[in-house]
Amino acid sequence: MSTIAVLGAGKIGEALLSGLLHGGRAPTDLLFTERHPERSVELTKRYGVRAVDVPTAAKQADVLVVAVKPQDIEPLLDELAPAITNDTLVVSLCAGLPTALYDRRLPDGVPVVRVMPNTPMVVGEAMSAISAGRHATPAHLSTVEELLSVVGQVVRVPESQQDAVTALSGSGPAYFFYLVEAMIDAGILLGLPRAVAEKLIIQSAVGAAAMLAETGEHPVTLREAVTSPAGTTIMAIRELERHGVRAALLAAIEAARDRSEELGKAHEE
Ligand SMILES: NC(=O)C1=CN([C@@H]2O[C@H](COP(=O)(O)OP(=O)(O)OC[C@H]3O[C@@H](n4cnc5c(N)ncnc54)[C@H](OP(=O)(O)O)[C@@H]3O)[C@@H](O)[C@H]2O)C=CC1
Ligand SMILES: O=C(O)[C@@H]1CCC=N1
Repeated sequence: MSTIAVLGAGKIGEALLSGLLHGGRAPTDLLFTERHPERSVELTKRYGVRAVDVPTAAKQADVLVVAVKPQDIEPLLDELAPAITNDTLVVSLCAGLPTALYDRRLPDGVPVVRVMPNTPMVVGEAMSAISAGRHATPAHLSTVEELLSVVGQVVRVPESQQDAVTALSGSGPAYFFYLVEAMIDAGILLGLPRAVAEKLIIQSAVGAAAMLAETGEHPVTLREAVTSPAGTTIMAIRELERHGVRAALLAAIEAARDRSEELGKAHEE
């Protein structure tokens, strides 16, 4: 079994560690690096996984998963470059960062796969999109696919689509949480106790997601089935349209795509 090291065990790095453990990986097959010793102690206590430094991770792991913020990539690459060999596969989870950045900064031939996952990884329901860098082979892509299929679903996309993917599914869970939060507030406005409003909305979200995933019906068909003539739902839909919610979503996701592109450009030569 290969050894996987997560470089930067923050929100997504921890989600990956916990998802892999949940999926049956042994703690001894996993390593992580962190900047703050107290965070390392906390994670080792929680998961039984060993904290190491970057050179040790590069030496001992077969797969290095880069999960630092894009703004923190340069010092990490400085540490990694002298320590890594072509036998190690680099998997970058960083929004916006192109595989070409790794190709420039790491020794020639190091294989890199760019991935955009999302946080439902913690419950085995991630959506991850993967793209091969210049030196990554089909076998490397299969390795990453196998690794991530333990924590959710995986699709292959051309790297040119990764900024759009980041805006859709990378950030996507946040949009749903935002919507749920606003709908719970609406319940409060209507005078429901918070606990009741939360239960009503969260189970409605779970049910709607299950229908989308399991019936194979188009979202429009599913919405139409809820929308009775001269009923309650159409009154709500009219308000959503009047307030431009559809246009707001298009603009929001376009802004997220632009930000992903910008994060990548910040590291251009
Ligand atoms: N959160 C999400 O939903 C998703 C995030 N991503 C991507 O994953 C990456 C991480 O995001 P996220 O988990 O949210 O961010 P976090 O800030 O939560 O995690 C990054 C962690 O890495 C640590 N770190 C920074 N530099 C180093 C270093 N040189 N060595 C070791 N550890 C280091 C940070 O420490 P410190 O606290 O000091 O900064 C932090 O704990 C980003 O590039 C993001 O684009 C991708 C998909 C989804
Ligand atoms: O907000 C971000 O930049 C990261 C990338 C996708 C989700 N979270």
